[in-house]
Amino acid sequence: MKFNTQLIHGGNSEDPTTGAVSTPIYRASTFHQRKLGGEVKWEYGRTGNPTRASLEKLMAELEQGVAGFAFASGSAAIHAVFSLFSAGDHFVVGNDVYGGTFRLINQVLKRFGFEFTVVDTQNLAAVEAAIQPNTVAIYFETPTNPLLKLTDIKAITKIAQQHDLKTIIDNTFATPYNQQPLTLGADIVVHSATKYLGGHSDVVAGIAVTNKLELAERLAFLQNAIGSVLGPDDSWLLMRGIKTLGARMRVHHENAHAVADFLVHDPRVAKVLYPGLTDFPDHELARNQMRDFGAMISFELKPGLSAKQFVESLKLIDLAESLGGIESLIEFPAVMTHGAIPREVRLANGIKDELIRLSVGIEDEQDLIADLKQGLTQLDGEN
Ligand SMILES: Cc1ncc(COP(=O)(O)O)c(C=O)c1O
Ligand SMILES: N[C@@H](CCSC[C@H](N)C(=O)O)C(=O)O
Repeated sequence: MKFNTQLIHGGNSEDPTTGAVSTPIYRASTFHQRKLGGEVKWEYGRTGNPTRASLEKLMAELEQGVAGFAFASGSAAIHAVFSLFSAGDHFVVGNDVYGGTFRLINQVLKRFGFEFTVVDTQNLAAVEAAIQPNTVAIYFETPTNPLLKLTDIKAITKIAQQHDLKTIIDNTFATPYNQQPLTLGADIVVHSATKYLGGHSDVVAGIAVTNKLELAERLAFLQNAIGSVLGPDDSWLLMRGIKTLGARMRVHHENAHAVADFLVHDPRVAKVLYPGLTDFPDHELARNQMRDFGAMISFELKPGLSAKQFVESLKLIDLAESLGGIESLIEFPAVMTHGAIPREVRLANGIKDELIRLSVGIEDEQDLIADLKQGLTQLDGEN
């Protein structure tokens, strides 16, 4: 089955009990056990729920893994994945990860004895050099949030395999529509499903998928033991969103190409980061590794122009944290999504104070460009 068909007919596309073509929402915290100690498929809502299981099966198929796990948020999924490991284990982590992941690593996991070396995963020699005798995994995003940097997944998984390490990839920005890291050698994929998978800015959710049975068994145990599971209503919302992922991504991409092209040609814009631009440093890698270039664009205005005034002047595009929804959102990583990263670390990693990040939605591209244009025009005469 092709990916776009799988989005709609994958998982349990039909309810086995009633034949309903939309998976029902099983709002049940517990299930009747007919016999004491007998085999039961469903016992307790945290351990397993038929609606959540349907979503998990679908996500495993879409990422080409053996099992999927749905969590209460992307951060909960990432936390559960790190819980596979133990105090004293060392991780090589990409230097441009979501601010909340950076916070989880530095302010939570380190307190439990986990060790981290943060490197630019585009630099394969630096990744090799960071590996220590106690290294257990390499963790990164591609494309990254918010600088849209790409890492060569095959090259990293080759290094990981040579050193017997796991590769864990946050596939939130690409989605399985654009890339399936497990097919390129990764062991675990995580998602903030709050973003493109949900697609409508109405659900907070996380997903982890693995292609290794042994990891799947341990993740199932951890999901139940830690308990940060996704509820049945949100599982249903996510499945509903996923059905249109392909259709949405095609419009997201079309709009993003047009918006990036507009920004590149505006005299008030200093720099545009978008993997679809032919002069973007990772353009060739994006061409080879991804189906399309995604719909996230980061950019900087010319010195002297107020990025704050610009984002506040937009009328259609909302100033808000998050991305991947049908509506376009704009934000300042330094004070919003990546505010948890200390300023000196953030600047060293290339996230300037006035960097602007735009999540291009699926509105009419002419309206989006008109809004950006009116915001930029208001800056004329300001410097
Ligand atoms: C790339 C990435 N990974 C993980 C997360 C965490 O996801 P959530 O907000 O669903 O916890 C986010 C955003 O929050 C993100 O942008
Ligand atoms: N204030 C939140 C930050 C949410 S960021 C959401 C998303 N990952 C994005 O990049 O837009 C927090 O502190 O967790």
